[in-house]
Amino acid sequence: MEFFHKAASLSALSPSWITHNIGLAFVSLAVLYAISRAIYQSLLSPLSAIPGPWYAAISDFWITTHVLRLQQCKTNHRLFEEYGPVVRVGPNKVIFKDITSMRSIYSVHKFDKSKFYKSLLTNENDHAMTTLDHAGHAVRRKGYASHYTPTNLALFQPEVCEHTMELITALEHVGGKHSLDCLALFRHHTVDVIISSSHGYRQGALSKCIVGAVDPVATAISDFPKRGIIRSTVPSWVWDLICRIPNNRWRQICDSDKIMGEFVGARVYEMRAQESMGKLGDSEKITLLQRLLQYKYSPNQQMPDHDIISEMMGHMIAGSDTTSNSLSYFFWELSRRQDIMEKLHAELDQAMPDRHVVPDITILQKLPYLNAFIKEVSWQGLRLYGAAPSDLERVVPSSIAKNGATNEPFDLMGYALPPGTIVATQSWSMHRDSTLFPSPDTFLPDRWLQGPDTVTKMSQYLVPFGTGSRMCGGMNLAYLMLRITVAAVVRNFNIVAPPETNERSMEIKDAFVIFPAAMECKLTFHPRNY
Ligand code: HEM
Repeated sequence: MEFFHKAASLSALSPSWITHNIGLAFVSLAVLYAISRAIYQSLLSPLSAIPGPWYAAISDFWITTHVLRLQQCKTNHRLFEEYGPVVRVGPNKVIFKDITSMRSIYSVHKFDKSKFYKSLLTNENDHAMTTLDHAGHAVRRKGYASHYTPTNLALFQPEVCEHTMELITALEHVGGKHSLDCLALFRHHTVDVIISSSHGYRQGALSKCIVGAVDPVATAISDFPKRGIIRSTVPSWVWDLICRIPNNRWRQICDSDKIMGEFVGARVYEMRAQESMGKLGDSEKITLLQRLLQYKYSPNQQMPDHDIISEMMGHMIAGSDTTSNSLSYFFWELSRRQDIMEKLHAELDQAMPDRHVVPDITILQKLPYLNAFIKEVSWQGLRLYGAAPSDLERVVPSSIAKNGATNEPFDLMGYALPPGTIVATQSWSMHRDSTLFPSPDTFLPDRWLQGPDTVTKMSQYLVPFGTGSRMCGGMNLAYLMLRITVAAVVRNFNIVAPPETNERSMEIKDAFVIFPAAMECKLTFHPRNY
């Protein structure tokens, strides 16, 4: 009998029995861990008092699905409507919609950025936008900031006008015979403007686009954010696998960083060569690239070429699709609003007697209706179509107390947030606050022609270019391009949307930068009868 018992227990300890039970133990432990983590996150974590959906509190999975569905802004906006101005959207992430907290986080305490921005590294290296810490960023910003002052940009106004007239000529050539995809058209236009003002180089992207040819740099610039979003949401081994998919279009997206890096690298090399031959001269009009070549991090440390290349790439990416996608939405909105187009025509016919000569920017800045239009959709506004309306993530630091105390929680509208918490606001929701902007989803330039008190109040909520020390570095160049392009195109054309461009095709999707659901915006530009 005893013999049979021993035999039975030995067979129970067979290798398959052991493997099976170890597996079971691991699974049970993992389930136990997940349950205790979920209980901790939803009931015991310092963030558990903050309103929000329970499933968002226990895992980042839910919000990530909305990021991947390109609907982060709308999802956050719905959460604000349901839960109020502070919402927990992840185990460690809180979003808010409040002007005082916004100032405190972005302008007063200048919190460092979150790791999300590392998905936008260029040339596998930092540039101003991706430098997380405040001190490191200040050094980067000092190098480029003077390029974008209004006085310096005024020197580049002739280039902006010249490229804009090239656009007008191309549209005249088509003569309204068929529609054109504005996303592509304006992207190539802004790429030309940015490259000529920052590198002093004629890329000719628009002329390639007009004849249906591909401009590899413009394509790479537009692919880069797609690359960034995939990179930031999948583990690095998945990214490595994705990059091996044998499909040309995929490879283009994966290689977008390399293509831009090679382009900028070649410009750096050329300019260094010209510099060494003394061919650069000492004109007061110097490009961004020249400025960075002369920039020193400290009296003994020149800005290295590697950093210059990344910085230049960062500006090309930050400035192109943002400006061109906003322009596409502006013109689509105009195509639906003949009343607005007529008011603009009347104003511009007077201000721009020669339809092929753009007046000086100082004159354009003074045109009341053009500016109300731009405010509703662009400049301080870019209210409805601000190109980067998503979360601008920051991290609660270990110390904000003046007495140097560390690990103090940060008070966000009555909620104590421990150091390390990710906090963010999104201009999408600030711009659609119905208490300030009645009928928030209606495009209404006239709201900006109300009394000064109302306009000042509305302006405080408008943050399409971000706010504080990390605010958009190229904002003045963006205005310049927006004002000149809108003035020149509207002065010369009536804009009409074909049936395929409609509410559905133009539904806003967001991948940090907004774009239409159809990934195109076809419009017809009919030359005006004179
Ligand atoms: C309509 C057009 C534009 C919009 C809506 C826009 C929006 C923004 C926003 C919201 C940020 C802040 C990101 C953050 O805090 O995380 C930003 C940063 C930046 N933008 Fe723009 N941008 C536009 C055009 C441009 C242009 C034309 C350029 C230059 C060619 C540019 C260069 C930059 C740079 C360099 C930064 C990083 C600033 C820093 O951290 O020092 N942007 N932009």
